[in-house]
Amino acid sequence: MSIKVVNVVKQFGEQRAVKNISFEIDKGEIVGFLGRNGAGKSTTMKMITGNLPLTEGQIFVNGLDVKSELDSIKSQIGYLPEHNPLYLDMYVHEFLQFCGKVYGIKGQVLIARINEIVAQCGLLKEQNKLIGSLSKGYRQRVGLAQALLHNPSVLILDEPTTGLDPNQIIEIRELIQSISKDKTVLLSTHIMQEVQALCSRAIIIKNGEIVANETVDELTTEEQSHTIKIELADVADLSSWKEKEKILSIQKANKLTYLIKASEDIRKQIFKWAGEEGVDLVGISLEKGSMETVFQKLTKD
Ligand SMILES: Nc1ncnc2c1ncn2[C@@H]1O[C@H](COP(=O)(O)OP(=O)(O)OP(=O)(O)O)[C@@H](O)[C@H]1O
Repeated sequence: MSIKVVNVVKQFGEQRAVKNISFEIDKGEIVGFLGRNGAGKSTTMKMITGNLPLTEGQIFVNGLDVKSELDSIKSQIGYLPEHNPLYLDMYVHEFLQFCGKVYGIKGQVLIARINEIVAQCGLLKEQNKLIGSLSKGYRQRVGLAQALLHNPSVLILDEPTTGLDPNQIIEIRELIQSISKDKTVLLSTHIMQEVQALCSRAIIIKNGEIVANETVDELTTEEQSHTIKIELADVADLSSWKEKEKILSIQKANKLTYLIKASEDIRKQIFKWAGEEGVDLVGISLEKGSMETVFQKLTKD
């Protein structure tokens, strides 16, 4: 288990921002951390990285307790905080040297590592520029480079693509995908497509409580688990099927495709009815919902 969060609470004065949450993330997983503004994502991420003390509970990273073994943990975690705080008056190379020293990497080893990470993060042309002169997308690459410099096994990325243009979003997403191989990643985002593109699982937090912790497939299938798409080889009249048990509605998507809403998964019965009535079925599948709908449903007040 790379990350284990056990009954964690965070209290800010009167406000209980994180309320007794627990979850685990296995080695090699990329997990999306979702929730509306103020739900508690950044607070949880700060506690995992040891940047904020826990009020109650325990967090383990690679089996080490954040409360008592923070120094060892810091070398195993790469963290890209929200708003990516960078020294704008430093040059990219200079900043990465500074970060490397903080991690205790020095001399030729550090230079070799910076060269490697600069190439990996697509910063070759920008490495001698001032950070303040870089576009937002390139600043994000610098943020990722500092998070990766010490080759951590766990990455905590707080809204890594927020504020980027659509092309930059795709570039950063591809970069995350390529750097995440063999790493455990917890990534917060408000972009649902990102979760579908990058994450195997999503943890959804609402008002400091976990309301879902499932694979993206499970979440989206459940959402519309009773909408069945059928494709026919020939035109057929299915209007009488509206009267069949468990069918709620039938919608014609095009000449040969229908969407059947039912009170449960009735694919087996549909096969049977098609056989009995000579309807030539060439395709049948459960429709998936979108992560947007799932998110709205799970986080609305
Ligand atoms: N240092 C702090 N002092 C007091 N309250 C805080 C502090 N940090 C966060 N909070 C509060 O805790 C709650 C959760 O904040 P958090 O930043 O974790 O939300 P979030 O899910 O990351 O939101 P966003 O998507 O807007 O970044 C908010 O109500 C916030 O105001």
